[in-house]
Amino acid sequence: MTMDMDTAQDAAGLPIAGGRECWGHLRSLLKVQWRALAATTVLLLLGSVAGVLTPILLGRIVDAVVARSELRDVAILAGLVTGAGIVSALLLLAGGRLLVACLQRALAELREEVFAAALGLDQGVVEDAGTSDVVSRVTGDVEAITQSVSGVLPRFTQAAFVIVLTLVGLTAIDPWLALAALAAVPVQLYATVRFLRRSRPLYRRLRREESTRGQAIIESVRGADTVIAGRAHGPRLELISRRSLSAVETGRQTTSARNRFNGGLNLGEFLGLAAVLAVGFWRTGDAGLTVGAVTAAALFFHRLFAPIGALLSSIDDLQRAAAGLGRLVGVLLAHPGTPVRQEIADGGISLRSVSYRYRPNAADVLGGIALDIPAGCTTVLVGASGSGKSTLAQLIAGVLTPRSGEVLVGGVPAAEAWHGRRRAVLLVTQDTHLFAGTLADNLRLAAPAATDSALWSALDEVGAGWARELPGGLDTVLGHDLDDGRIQGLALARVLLADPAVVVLDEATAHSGAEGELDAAVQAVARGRTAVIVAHRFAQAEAADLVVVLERGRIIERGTHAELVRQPGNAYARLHAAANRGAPHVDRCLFEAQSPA
Ligand SMILES: Nc1ncnc2c1ncn2[C@@H]1O[C@H](COP(=O)(O)OP(=O)(O)OP(=O)(O)O)[C@@H](O)[C@H]1O
Repeated sequence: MTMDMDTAQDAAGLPIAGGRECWGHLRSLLKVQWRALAATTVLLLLGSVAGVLTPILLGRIVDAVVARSELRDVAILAGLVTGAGIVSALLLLAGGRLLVACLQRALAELREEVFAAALGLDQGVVEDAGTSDVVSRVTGDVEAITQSVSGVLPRFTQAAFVIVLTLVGLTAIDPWLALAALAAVPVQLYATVRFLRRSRPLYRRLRREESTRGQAIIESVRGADTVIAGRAHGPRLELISRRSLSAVETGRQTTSARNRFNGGLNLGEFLGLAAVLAVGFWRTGDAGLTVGAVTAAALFFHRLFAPIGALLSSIDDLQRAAAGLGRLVGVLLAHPGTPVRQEIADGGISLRSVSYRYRPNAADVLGGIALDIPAGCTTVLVGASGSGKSTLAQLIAGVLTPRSGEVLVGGVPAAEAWHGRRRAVLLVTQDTHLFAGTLADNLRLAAPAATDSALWSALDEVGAGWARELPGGLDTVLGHDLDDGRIQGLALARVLLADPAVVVLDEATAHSGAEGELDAAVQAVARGRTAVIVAHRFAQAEAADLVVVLERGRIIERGTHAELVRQPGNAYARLHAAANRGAPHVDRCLFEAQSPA
């Protein structure tokens, strides 16, 4: 398999594993199946040997006919040809099937590893790479490898066996004929090397362009509201069409390279067969080779056509699969490894000199954050839009990894914090997903073993009275007519069922409609655990143990609501005073409030 790709990093993407890393990974996946692989080798070898007998026996038939032997002898030879053909086909089939099974098992394991790694990637890494890069790796690249594994690779291996044994057979008949057959080699070699040199960067470029085109489409769909509001259809369509056109152009160049390659292979075959026939004509006269032997040699050469063609044209698919494999193993390289799980001491949170930026060369969106939240406390984060509340919430949840400093939960890094058999921190955002299935399915995501009564009591605690009115109760299949506020209610009920030591709510009640509708639910969720809440309303801040005010990525004030409003000069107190005066933009939506003047 051609895997001598350079270890590389896509223009702005996840790493691409080099040949050595890919081989190393493949070897470790295949090593466990060495018995099956050994059996495959034996079957393919025996199948190829049986196959080599066919031209030899056909040559004998020609000699028997030339020598006017008895019909019975010819019939026996014909019977043997048929037998050898059948045995060869069966053995090659069995060997091929066994090989496919081994490879598919290895691929299934690789796929699982890659999916797990992709899910465990730091969100910052995914952002840097572009969501589409990750998606195209776990879809398009997996697809390319799957196709190779079930079709091309077994064909390639069978062809390699047949070619080697046919060449041995050809040399055994007459080395001059074998030499003549080699006339095909320079032409085919030239065509292959030229193709490999051209196609490798083309394939890589194609995958990258397909991925950036996908990214443009995903972003346009995700940001459809903004596109519509900003009347940006034209530029978005123009971007998508530009990227599509460059992917199509690269696809066209790839196809034309492949066509030239196939032409080179055909020319080589023609030259080789012509040389074998010419040398055969010469050797039947002088060297006493029989017509049957030359016929066998010509058939041997002819037999090479299909496997050589299969082998060389498989290189095309194998290249694509190798490029895909490099990108898949690259996901494993991007993943810091199997996440470490450390049991937390308690639900206390401690941030030390934490800074974060979304892209390596961008400015810090959070800097110098030092914060201690004792276990069991409810803390609200407030600040103007863009001040860094969500980023801080995600750092505490371990979804983002700080660029510097540390975020500890219960004394261990947030991403590694476990409480019993679960993650210690659970993050709920406003983008809560409703999973296809019943109400019970949606709740048991958090606690698969929860009883029906546990589900009902979680629903009651978050005030989801509407659930009691559902016609099918817990077995009601939820549809997309469920409003966002109810979906958020379900997310809060899931927190109660999962019972984490720490809960982080990032605008988790943003869709709750009437003011304060889910406040009681939030209080229920925060009770008995450490809670960090990106606050919407002063009511939430008033009920909290600690209020942390952020401005442009820094903590500017902290204290209880009562303490903060007592200091008239500070930002929080001014905001509160404005709310009490009934300023329209304050209080109703604290988290959206403009930076305090
Ligand atoms: N995925 C991202 N990629 C790049 N920059 C980001 C990303 N998410 C947030 N930012 C930037 O980081 C800064 C802090 O954003 P963050 O969402 O944490 O603020 P916030 O206080 O939660 O704002 P809001 O209340 O509007 O959600 C902002 O300047 C924002 O533009």
